[in-house]
Amino acid sequence: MASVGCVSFVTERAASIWSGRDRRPRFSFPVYRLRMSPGCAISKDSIFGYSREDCVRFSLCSRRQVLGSRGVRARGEGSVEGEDGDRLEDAFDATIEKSKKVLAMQRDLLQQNGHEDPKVGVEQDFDVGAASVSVTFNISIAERRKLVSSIKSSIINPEDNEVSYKGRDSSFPNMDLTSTGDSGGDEDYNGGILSGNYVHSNADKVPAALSSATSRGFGEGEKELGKDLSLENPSLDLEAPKQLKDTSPKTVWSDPLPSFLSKSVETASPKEEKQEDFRELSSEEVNNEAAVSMGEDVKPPPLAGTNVMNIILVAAECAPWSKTGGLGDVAGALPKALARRGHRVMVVAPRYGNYAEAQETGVRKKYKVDGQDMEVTYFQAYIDGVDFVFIDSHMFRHIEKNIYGGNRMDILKRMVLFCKAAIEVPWHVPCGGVCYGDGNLVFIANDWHTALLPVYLKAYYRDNGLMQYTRSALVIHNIAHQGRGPVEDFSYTGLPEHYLDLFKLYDPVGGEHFNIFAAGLKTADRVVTVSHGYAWELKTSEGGWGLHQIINENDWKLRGIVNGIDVKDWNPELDIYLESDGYVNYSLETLHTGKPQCKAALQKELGLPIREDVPLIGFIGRLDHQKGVDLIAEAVPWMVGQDVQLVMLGTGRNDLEQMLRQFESQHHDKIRGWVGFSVKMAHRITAGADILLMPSRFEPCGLNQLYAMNYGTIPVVHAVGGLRDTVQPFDPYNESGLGWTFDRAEANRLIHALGNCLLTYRQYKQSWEGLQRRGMMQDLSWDHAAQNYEEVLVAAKYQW
Ligand SMILES: Nc1ncnc2c1ncn2[C@@H]1O[C@H](COP(=O)(O)OP(=O)(O)O[C@H]2O[C@H](CO)[C@@H](O)[C@H](O)[C@H]2O)[C@@H](O)[C@H]1O
Repeated sequence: MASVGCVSFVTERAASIWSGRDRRPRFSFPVYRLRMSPGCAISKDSIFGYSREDCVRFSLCSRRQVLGSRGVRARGEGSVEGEDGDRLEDAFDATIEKSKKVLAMQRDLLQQNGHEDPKVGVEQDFDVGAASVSVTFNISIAERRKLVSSIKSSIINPEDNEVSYKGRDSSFPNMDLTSTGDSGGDEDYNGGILSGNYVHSNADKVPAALSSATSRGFGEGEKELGKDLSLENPSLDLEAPKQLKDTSPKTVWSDPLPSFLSKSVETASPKEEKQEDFRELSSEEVNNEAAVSMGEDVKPPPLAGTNVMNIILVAAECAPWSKTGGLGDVAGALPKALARRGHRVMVVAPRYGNYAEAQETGVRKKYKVDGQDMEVTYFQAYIDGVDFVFIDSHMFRHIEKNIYGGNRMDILKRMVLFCKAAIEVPWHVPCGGVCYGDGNLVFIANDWHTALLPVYLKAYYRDNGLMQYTRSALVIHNIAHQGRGPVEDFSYTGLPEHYLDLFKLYDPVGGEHFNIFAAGLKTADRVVTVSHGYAWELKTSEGGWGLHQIINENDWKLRGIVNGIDVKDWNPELDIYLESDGYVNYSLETLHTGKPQCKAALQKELGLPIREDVPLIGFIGRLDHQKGVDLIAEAVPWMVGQDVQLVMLGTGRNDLEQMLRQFESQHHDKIRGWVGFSVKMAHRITAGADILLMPSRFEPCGLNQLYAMNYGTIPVVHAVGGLRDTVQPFDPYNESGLGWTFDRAEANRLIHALGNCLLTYRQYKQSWEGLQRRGMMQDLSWDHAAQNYEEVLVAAKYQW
């Protein structure tokens, strides 16, 4: 009888396949490793409470995820459900039967070799794609070879794949969404679909985390996998020793364990743990393995752990290429933070102009919009760990200055095309040579412009058995814009009639109408908005702008996550717009000298009197009702009676633009109204001003107050939405807080708050500096928000 409880090492980690000149991750997945020490070999009964059959079954399942997709790719076919699913199940069962026979043979061998007093301890890694099971057999080398080859042949039986996937009809249902590509990318999406289905059909047998292992298209990926395993990269399995080498005996065991194993590990006796720990770290064998695995491709485990997934953020604008406001900033920065957590991340945006960084991929597709075939091409760039894919069409070209311009129909058609083309990017557009595929994939759609994406995901794909493992989250940056129109607009979506109800909304003012945001909110798997305060406001009749009822009904899937900021772009220490014209980079340490220098440079650039003692007040933003510019206008007569300077930067409503110009001409010694969209001036005002005004009537999050605080500029804000969440009011008694807030969007409240702020600026220098420092010392980066997004995406992933 073989001894039980001979576990030497169990770990869970995530791995990435790295390859290519750019050393980028082609795909990521969790890896499990079970190792059994010599002497105890394989128990007759169980490994960690799991039968040996189960262990091999885990391996086989994972293996099949890879093999299955290879089989599919070879045929350009895909399987969805029903008959093919049954065949696949049959094939799987046959494989399990075979493995049982192998196990029986192995049991015989073990008995023959007198394993109670082993002479030979041979370790065998069952390296099976995402899972690696390492087992020590106390048998002769020849017998072992026979055994291993027998097991391997049972796993890699091409016939199984044949049985599983042959005779499959085209996986693409007959939809109006025609895709007539010429890139040869079709195999990739088939692979992705199949892999997902296979995982699902065995979900009760495969540990949940393992089931997320194959998360990509398998076209070139399969080749990459082979290449990486055998030549260029250390194998998946060989990554583990790197961890071992870097890890103290204690930390080996503090590694997070796969949930399905933790119970069993707890039952292992401390003595055994200690003994096996020591063995792991001291053995020559491990050192050798570690040496092999110390290649440059070995990366530390991702922060996301086993939650690593493929994430595609889809937005109508993305900074720095296109930006009209905060959405562009978020689309440019959040994905990088998600990528830093170890996810494979892509941003999809329209290609409004010629972007130097992005290369044409050669992929062409056609999608129907209003009955016409529209051709799109895809451009791609890989920057800061993120794939940026730009969709090119004559509909998007050269409107970067007017992204949301044109009549209602024009905008609607653009967004229909954009969403249709974006949703298939993971099938067709290889990034670093490998498509993302549709397994383990979550889309993040943003605002009404891309709220059609969750709807298409449901209507075109999931309701037709496609993209079964793809999920979507919809982020509300601003509920005031909803993509509304008459009910007839529904025809432009190209959706079957029975989806119309998703879009229909009754409004006391407009009556029954077509509402894209409404449909997106209903169909998305999760809904996020950009602050806690706004999440609450959205559920009220005042804050929900007619969608509050739908939001209340879907409260269970709504979460508020406060935006972060790009701490590379918006950092006074690194800001490229502070490198010239008398401006200077500064930090917390050089605040005393750097900020006054920026203020002087700003005053000079604006042609205002250069005075250090005068408080310089700034405003940056869209000139519209939301931003409360009219409240500032009401307060201007009071302001000009003070010894202050005011600079306002913005574009928007004609009357408000005109008002800015008028203020400047009337109070030329004190006020500047800069009408236009200038990122450079936005940075310079943020650095040079002492105070930033944000009297927004509503503000889902607001980024300018976050930028301001990071630059030691004090915000004065209407306590609403994200402004209330992020600007803690100054408390002079406790010397705490970050700025001034007022609780109603009224000019006199603004004046009151600003008056207190000016008083502190003039008379309480120390308090002022305290406010500046506290603001600058906050961690405003995206990292925390990205972790919260990850939680939301994981919840979406496991939702059925
Ligand atoms: N004239 C100009 N020139 C140069 N730059 C200008 C500019 N006008 C505005 N900007 C820039 O545009 C961005 C505006 O972002 P905000 O978050 O303040 O508001 P916005 O309403 O666009 O975003 C919406 O989405 C974001 C992101 O979720 C939410 O924070 C916000 O509350 C919500 O209304 C900032 O980067 C700002 O500097």
